[in-house]
Amino acid sequence: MLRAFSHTNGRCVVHHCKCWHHHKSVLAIRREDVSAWERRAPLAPKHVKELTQMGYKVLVQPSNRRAIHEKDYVKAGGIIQEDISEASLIVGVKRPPEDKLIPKKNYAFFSHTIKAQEANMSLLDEILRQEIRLIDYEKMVDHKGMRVVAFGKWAGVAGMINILHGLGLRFLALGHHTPFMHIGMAHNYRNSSQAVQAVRDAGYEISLGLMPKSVGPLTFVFTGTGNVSKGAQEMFNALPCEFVEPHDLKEVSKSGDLRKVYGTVLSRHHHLVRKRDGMYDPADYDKHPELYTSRFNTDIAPYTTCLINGIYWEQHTPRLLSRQDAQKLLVPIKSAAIATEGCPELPHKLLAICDISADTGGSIEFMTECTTIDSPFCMYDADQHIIHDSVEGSGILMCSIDNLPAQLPIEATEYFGDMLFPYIEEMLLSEGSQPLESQNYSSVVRDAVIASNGSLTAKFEYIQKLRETRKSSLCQHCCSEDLHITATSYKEYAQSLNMDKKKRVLLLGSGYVSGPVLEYLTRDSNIDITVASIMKEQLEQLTEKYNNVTAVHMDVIKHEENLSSLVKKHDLVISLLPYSAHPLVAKKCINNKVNLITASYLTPAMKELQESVEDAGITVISEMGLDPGLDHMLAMECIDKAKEVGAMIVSYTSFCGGLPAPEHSDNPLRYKFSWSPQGVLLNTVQSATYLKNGEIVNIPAGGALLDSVTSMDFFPGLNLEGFPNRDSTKYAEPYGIQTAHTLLRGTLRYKGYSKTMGGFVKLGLINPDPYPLLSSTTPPLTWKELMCKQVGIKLSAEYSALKEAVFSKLGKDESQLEAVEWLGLLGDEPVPVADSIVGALAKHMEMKLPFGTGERDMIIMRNEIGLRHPSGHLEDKSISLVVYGDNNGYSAMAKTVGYPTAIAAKMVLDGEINAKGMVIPLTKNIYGPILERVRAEGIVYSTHSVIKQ
Ligand SMILES: NC(=O)c1ccc[n+]([C@@H]2O[C@H](COP(=O)([O-])OP(=O)(O)OC[C@H]3O[C@@H](n4cnc5c(N)ncnc54)[C@H](O)[C@@H]3O)[C@@H](O)[C@H]2O)c1
Ligand SMILES: N[C@@H](CCCCN[C@@H](CCC(=O)O)C(=O)O)C(=O)O
Repeated sequence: MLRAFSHTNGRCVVHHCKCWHHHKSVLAIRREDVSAWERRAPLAPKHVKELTQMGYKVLVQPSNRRAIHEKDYVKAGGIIQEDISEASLIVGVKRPPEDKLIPKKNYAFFSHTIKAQEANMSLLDEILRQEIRLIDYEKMVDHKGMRVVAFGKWAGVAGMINILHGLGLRFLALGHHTPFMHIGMAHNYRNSSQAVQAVRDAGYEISLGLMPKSVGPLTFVFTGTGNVSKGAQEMFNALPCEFVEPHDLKEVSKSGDLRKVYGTVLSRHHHLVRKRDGMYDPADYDKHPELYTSRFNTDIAPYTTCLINGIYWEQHTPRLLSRQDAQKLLVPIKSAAIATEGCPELPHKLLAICDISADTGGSIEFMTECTTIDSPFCMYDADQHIIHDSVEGSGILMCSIDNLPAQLPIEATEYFGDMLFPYIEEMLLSEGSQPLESQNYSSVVRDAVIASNGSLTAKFEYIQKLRETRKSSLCQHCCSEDLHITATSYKEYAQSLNMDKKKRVLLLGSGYVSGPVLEYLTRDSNIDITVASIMKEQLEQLTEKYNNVTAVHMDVIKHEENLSSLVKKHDLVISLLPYSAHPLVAKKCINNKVNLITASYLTPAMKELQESVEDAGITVISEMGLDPGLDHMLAMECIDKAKEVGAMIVSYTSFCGGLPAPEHSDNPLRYKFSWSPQGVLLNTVQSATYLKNGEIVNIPAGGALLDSVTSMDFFPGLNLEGFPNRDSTKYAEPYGIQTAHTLLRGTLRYKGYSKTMGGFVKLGLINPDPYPLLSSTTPPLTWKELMCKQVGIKLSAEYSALKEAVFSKLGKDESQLEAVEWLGLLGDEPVPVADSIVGALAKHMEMKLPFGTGERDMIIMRNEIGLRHPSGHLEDKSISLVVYGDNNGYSAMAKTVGYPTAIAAKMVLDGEINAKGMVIPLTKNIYGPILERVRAEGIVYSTHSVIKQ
């Protein structure tokens, strides 16, 4: 057989001659036999005619269901014949039943196998067993990745007709006869021209002013700019419509002309904004859709009567509407219209949604089930969060049919066939039984071959892996063959499928730094989160803002059994409890083989569990916050790079402080709490060890480190001091910097903090020992009484006597006494109930040192790394991280702790981090992606370098 191919625009054109065709070049159009509504065919008579004129034999399986009559195919030269076994290519719209497959043939149809959809896996098995070559229309894409064959436009056309019909019914249920009552369902029309006529007639009545005045102006919003949206707009154009810009929607929805309807086409830039700065950057959005949110709920939906949704939703892209949005939108509107009992107002503005995209749980979060051609409408009652099968009652009318083009089968067939036809001949000329490599396919067809010669093609081998790993929990999104959309690469597809699996995360603690963790993880709707905390109000305030979050009010220490059963139900635990609670949590994770992440130091109590963690085969990540956390990651990035060029690390210092922004450092401590107050206080009495110019320096516990405070002048504009933080030397080995003569990690404060804190230490207030007198069962003490006890005088002592005794205990330090008085520690306020004195002081100070409304915090981190290059040159590298809290948003501390924690959690869930055992973030595979992703959250650092002789 002689063939000459040329390629234009990626398409393969076959130059043919009747006499060249092999006798096997027979095409068969099979009968659609899976769905009762499937009246389409992949090719229309006009395509058959061209093929037969080219000398090919075209068989058409008889079908009374097919909308285009058999005699039209016969007229085009087709042969109506049941037996299609002589065909080399068999085409259909949807899948054939397994028992009708014929071995070693070429088949083309929408297979719905590429997500390893369970319902079609036995078909795929049969295809492989029978060595069939399967070409899937959904995977036929051009060089830009756009699908080349799809029914999109007809989904839009049919969807628009249906929703106009639905609006007629809904208006009627609300007490209004409208011209929409004369529009039927799309499949009631012979073709779209007939439907256009009906829509025009309704439009004519609208233009005569026959819409009830009390319903006010009607607005239709079209999302998406593809063929779906265009098809819907085409039908909408048959109404007396005026298209307005999105920003005019509010105005026309209130005072528009009742003799027309208004339309708005919404593109991404109209409603997507970056969470960080409210901007829209298309290139950035393509890379990081998760950083964006949609303003549709606030800027558009309140002024929309009917939404026609034609956007394809993917994981991580912002939703248009959530359940909470729907709740807010279903509130009565106050319109200018005069309403009476017989002429009521609408219950709310947003009446109907036609979700043509039909992505269940997608951009319209509460569209959880598609409707059908038989039962096209349902009502979503946001308050009750239920869907009911009627057009009556309260809620939003929803129409989300996923096989819309089947309602207009004749035009859909012609449209689809026009797109498919250019590829038919190359498919037809190939031999299903020959090796795939020997076939002369264009890239469009070759890349759409899912199976051939008994195996999955390389690009689709992932389907088998998916089947093995995700057998039961696949996300079975609705079919998307009717939309002109493309999945990204196969790898990404497989990855996204892995992400589709519902994951369950248990977050323990709802304190200062938990917010961004929830914010980040809830961007992925496939993550369900349980938050458990002992503080009810704090827990409720935190969780009410997010979707897919369940709050559990409990004491996890007192109710170990409950903790255990909670842990068991989750795939990952994030503990943001006080660090003393982590070992208990870790034990529960070990017993239940559940991974764990904390932002806390890998303490000896945690390290003790190393072996059990390894035996359990789980991942326990510690030190995944700011300090510890980002400090390690920034250090390791620099150290690894230095080592790559052969440099040696000669010194390392890292100082970090969570502080009030300078303008809010307005108290004797120059400090306000942005993380666990008790943790802050206890850090002042820790021991510390560090290496300075080759010498180990040990500072004992009990407050001595406050005396070793030094001035910090790397940011001379800030009045900073620093003191050592815990044992710095233990990082020499894990950092791989045993060569360093100086190794010091420290804490930053504004000058004056250490001195003032030193006073509390002297008074024995930073004492974590149990103190039963402060329990809830004993009579409350006042601060004055407690201080009398601390300085060893009678509880009934005069204020002046107490003050004198305290002054003396403070070594006559006036500034320390002033701070004690300022905090009211000599007064009659009750001491909060607590387990220890430091616990009570933490609670008290938390009340006295809050961030006021509009006040913000600040993070300063400065890493300095001295290097010696192989040339002998010394280099001083510095890395500076300065982050401010958002006014009335997340604090800098919450962001810099919560985001690394959340990103790591996501990486564990997605299998991106799979190291087992006790892990801290020192390796490139962990710090690389995390640093990149925190930058995208606005946590940006700068580096500086000075080369010395
Ligand atoms: N690595 C870092 O840079 C970094 C920074 C800040 C905080 N942290 C650590 O992160 C963790 C969280 O910090 P935070 O500032 O949000 O602390 P926080 O004190 O504000 O919050 C602790 C939370 O734990 C809850 N909780 C305490 N005891 C409980 C119990 N028995 N049962 C149930 N819930 C209980 C509290 O209700 C609270 O919601 C702490 O361990 C802290 O030390 C690390
Ligand atoms: N050192 C800085 C930043 C501290 C961030 C909190 N880190 C905690 C971690 C405690 C833990 O949970 O293990 C700390 O105590 O340093 C400052 O004090 O301002």
